[in-house]
Amino acid sequence: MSIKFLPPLRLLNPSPPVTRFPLMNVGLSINTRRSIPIFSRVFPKFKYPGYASQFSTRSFRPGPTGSRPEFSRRTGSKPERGEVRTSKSLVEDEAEISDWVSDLRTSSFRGRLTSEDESDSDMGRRYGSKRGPARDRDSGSNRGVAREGFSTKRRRESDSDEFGEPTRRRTESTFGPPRKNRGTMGLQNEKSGRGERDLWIKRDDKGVKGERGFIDHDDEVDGGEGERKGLMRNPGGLVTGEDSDDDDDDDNGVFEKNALSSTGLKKELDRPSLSSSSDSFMSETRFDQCSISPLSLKGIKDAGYEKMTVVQAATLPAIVKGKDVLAKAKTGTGKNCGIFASIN
Ligand SMILES: Nc1ncnc2c1ncn2[C@@H]1O[C@H](COP(=O)(O)OP(=O)(O)OP(=O)(O)O)[C@@H](O)[C@H]1O
Repeated sequence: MSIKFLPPLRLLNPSPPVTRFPLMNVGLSINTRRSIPIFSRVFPKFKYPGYASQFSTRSFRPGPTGSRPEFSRRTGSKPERGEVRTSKSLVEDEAEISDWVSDLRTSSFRGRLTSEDESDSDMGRRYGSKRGPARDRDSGSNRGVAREGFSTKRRRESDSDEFGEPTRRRTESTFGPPRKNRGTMGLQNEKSGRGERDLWIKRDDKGVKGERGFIDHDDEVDGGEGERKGLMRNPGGLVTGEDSDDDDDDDNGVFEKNALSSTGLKKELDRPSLSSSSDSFMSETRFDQCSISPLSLKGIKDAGYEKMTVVQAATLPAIVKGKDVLAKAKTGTGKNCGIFASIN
């Protein structure tokens, strides 16, 4: 059972099975007669006219013996009729087409990878001699060199991506240039006499690992400093300073004043027993100064509380007297405990 291949597929196949027939080696084939017009039909507007004209003007006529056909070209110096020219087998034709297709692929692939700053003359130097109609027939040997050059170029590009200049540029644009006094690392560099810039480049030359180490350390230093500053500003763990919502503080004060004045307890708010420190939410008022039941006082002492918080000191006396109180204070300042402490 014979297997039939489509003609275009056979064209692109570098080693078609028909080449096994010994008759093909002398160039006699019916397929040759068919494949050339098909090629012209498949590529009617051929990008490289040299090839199209080469194939379209090529005629196939029998040789002097009638049994050995040969190719001749109408262009160029015309051979005398009946002269035996160099015969070209189907194998060579197909090899040439296959080379051309692979060249096309290589060129298009390279076109995507090539950077824009590469000049056209460079392109011409690499590929110009192979694209024109006067392409050398034995350019197969040169093609290997061209491919070698292409792969070398790609390798160089990838190398530069990993360790070269573009990496440094990309890194700087991503993370920004090193800032002065950015962290402990920067200070150490200045002490040691080397610029921060030198350290950056040196670490970058080591690769991505060193670069990350620098960034991580820097970020860690920044975060650590921020945390330390926050703790120093607010030893009690309360949200204060820049991070605090000052509006909340003001609201609390106004609300408490209004609430206390409406209940006739404004004196409680103006007591000097309130803590002088604005950072602390503890007051100077002790629980036993308030008329709380002995049982509640015992429980409060057992819990380890001795002094009231500000909101407790402002509200407990009114609560104990049976007044309705509405208070607003920050979370964790003892509102719940104040309510329970007032229960007799
Ligand atoms: N007078 C006090 N002395 C010492 N610690 C207190 C005092 N009052 C409350 N605490 C402690 O403060 C913490 C917060 O108390 P509490 O839960 O009552 O605050 P809160 O303002 O009700 O909080 P939230 O708004 O989240 O409900 C608790 O751990 C509590 O033990």
